Amino acid sequence: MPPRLPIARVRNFLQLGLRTRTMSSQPSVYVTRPDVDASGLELLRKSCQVSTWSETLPVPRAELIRQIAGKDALYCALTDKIDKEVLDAAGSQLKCVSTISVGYEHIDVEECKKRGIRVGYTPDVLTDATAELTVALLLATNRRLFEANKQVFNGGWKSWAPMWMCGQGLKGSRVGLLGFGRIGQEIAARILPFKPAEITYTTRSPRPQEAAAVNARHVDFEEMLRNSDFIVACCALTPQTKEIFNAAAFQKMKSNCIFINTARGGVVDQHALYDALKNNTIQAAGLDVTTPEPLPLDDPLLKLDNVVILPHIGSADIETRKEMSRITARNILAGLVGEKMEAEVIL
Ligand SMILES: O=CC(=O)O
Repeated sequence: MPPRLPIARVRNFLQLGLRTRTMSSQPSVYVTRPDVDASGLELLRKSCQVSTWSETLPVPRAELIRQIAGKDALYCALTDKIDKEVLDAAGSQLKCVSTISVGYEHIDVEECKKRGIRVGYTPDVLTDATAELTVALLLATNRRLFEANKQVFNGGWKSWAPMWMCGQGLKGSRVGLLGFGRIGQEIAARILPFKPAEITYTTRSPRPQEAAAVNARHVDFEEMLRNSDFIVACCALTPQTKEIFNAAAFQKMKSNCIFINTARGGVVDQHALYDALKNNTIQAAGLDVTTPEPLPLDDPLLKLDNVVILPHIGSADIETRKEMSRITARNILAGLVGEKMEAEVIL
């Protein structure tokens, strides 16, 4: 982990007038979520003028465009699309954008690069929480926890029955991971104690050292689709992975396959997933991410029993979210004074 930025140093730098600004015109930061953990906002308030959107729902785009004008830094979330229009509205003084997320596909990083705007994000800190949630979702899906829980309330639970609510165990199964970065590796490490027959991973280039630590084997996408009992999407959303799980991919999966997605809704063609679940082309799916988010209440996926859907809570562990708030703030403080950010997107 990169060394923490000495906050006192940044504060002194800003406050002792090493900048051309005066105290009354401290750098200005716009924060798009008022409900991020206060510890991050407090860090910013020590040396910056902080204004925040006031509601818990995402800031409307027109308001973001209005508020960002003249700001030195932006503290945003994955619900905010930071594109050319927003950057134009900000003005040339904008020095950095820092998102409270590991994913940054909502930020036009090419536009940022052109303008010399630095981009901070929050990898690493959320790896364990996201891996934990992935395993929780996998277990909830393969052991049919939500379906079973419903039976307790709706009278479906008449008696213990030998084959009722049975699911497919991880033991002896083949688990395929699309993506083998920090999160993928931690998912593999957590699955290993469930004694799968094999863990495979699909990435552009093999990562033998990391794979050896979890007994994972590199396979191509085709092999992963055809041989896995569980497929977990834990990759970034890129032009290469966009809707990689399409009708053709679901057709290749085994009929007992359980598909888990804690990456991004965009890696899946959701209509194709619906068809695959409805027609039992695959057995079940567990999704922490969908397109769109939130999923409309009349979405056909919500009518199926063989899908578990969570509202994008991968990193929603209290300590994790608190630290994400602080890292987002520290990234901004570093960006404002031209120091190395704690976690910076390489542009
Ligand atoms: O999905 C969550 C994140 O990118 O942090």
